[in-house]
Amino acid sequence: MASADASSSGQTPRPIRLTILTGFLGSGKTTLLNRLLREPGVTNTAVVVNEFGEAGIDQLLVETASSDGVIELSDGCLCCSVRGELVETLVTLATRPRPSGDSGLERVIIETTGLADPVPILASLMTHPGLLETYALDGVVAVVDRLAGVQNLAEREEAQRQVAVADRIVISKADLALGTGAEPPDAAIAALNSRAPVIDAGDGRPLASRLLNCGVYDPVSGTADPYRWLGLESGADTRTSGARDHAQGADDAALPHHHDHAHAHHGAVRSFSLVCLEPVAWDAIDGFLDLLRSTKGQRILRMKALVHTREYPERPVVLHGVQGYLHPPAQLPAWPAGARRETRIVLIGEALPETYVRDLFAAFTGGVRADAPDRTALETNPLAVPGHRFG
Ligand SMILES: Nc1nc2c(ncn2[C@@H]2O[C@H](COP(=O)(O)OP(=O)(O)OP(=O)(O)O)[C@@H](O)[C@H]2O)c(=O)[nH]1
Repeated sequence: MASADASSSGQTPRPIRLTILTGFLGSGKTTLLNRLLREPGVTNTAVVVNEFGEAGIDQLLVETASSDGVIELSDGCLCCSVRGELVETLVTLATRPRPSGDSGLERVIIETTGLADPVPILASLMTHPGLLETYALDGVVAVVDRLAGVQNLAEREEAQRQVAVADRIVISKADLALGTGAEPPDAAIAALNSRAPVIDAGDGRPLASRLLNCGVYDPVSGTADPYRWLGLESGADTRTSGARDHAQGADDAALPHHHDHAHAHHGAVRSFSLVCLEPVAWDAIDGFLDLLRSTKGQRILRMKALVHTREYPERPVVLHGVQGYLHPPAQLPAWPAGARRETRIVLIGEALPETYVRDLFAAFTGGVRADAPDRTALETNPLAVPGHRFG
């Protein structure tokens, strides 16, 4: 998709922002979408809906007043049978003639089915050459039902993945939970995703400013905020609330320039971050990502990174990946004011072996392994030649 660099330089047309709206069955996606479309400022927006089962209902439920039209995909699920149709629809939307004087399509919101896995959808959007030129992923918004969320997140893998990869999480139906004593889904959400801001849809405040423009480049302010995009407090202290790695103290002590901050897990879905405080050779990052993707690519639900390279220390590199796919790297013009210059890779994975990933990262970036004596560390190094033993 179009790089932050290109979009800020004015050399290429502004990319169309893509928002994926997901959430388990009946969680309140269409209701939220209608509220968003009614808010001022949400203009030049097309909506793509996808429903599993009886076709046509969501299309009728979405109000078209302020949107650029609602397009309904065929019966079937976006994450499997109608992915190709989604790509074709997006290409058509971007190229269709516009009335003269029209300022152009600015945004497309895709509402997924309640059972959709957002990861293959992201992968499709990230790898199609036609889309890469015209669209930029703005973010994934996941709706969680205040009443049914705890059970859905405990029992349904799709619900877990939707929350795990989200950039923003919205709690719906808080009004229905009042006085019921129903357990709030906060802890289940934090265990899956401690980085995404959690927004109460019923707090009466406008939603658009909180749910849209959560990509690395903010077209409204004209600035890049990679820390907000990574789901971290801006620059200074990047630790987040929510679940934290119980072994963090030990890691920090043993690895003087490799720190581990936020860490959350929920069954097989977990997230953790890799940090390197020294500038890193681009080849080292490239090699690390290549090997990680080829060995564990299918287990990576989402990866976001800000890289402090030796080659361009003044210009951070932004990386975004899904499964084994990596979005073309984009370079920011400069580090945001007050930012700590470091490499930070946020990984959300499913059955992704954290120790292996950490060891691989340390092997490429020159870090020391925390938990193994030197000889064992060498022999079990993920880069070691299979079968080779040191004499
Ligand atoms: N009271 C209340 N009802 C809500 C809220 N959000 C959604 N609903 C209701 O919940 C039901 C399902 O909402 P939808 O917006 O259709 O949910 P959805 O996620 O689009 O549903 P599917 O597309 O079938 O997965 C509807 O009857 C809504 O009116 C809320 O915050 N409060």
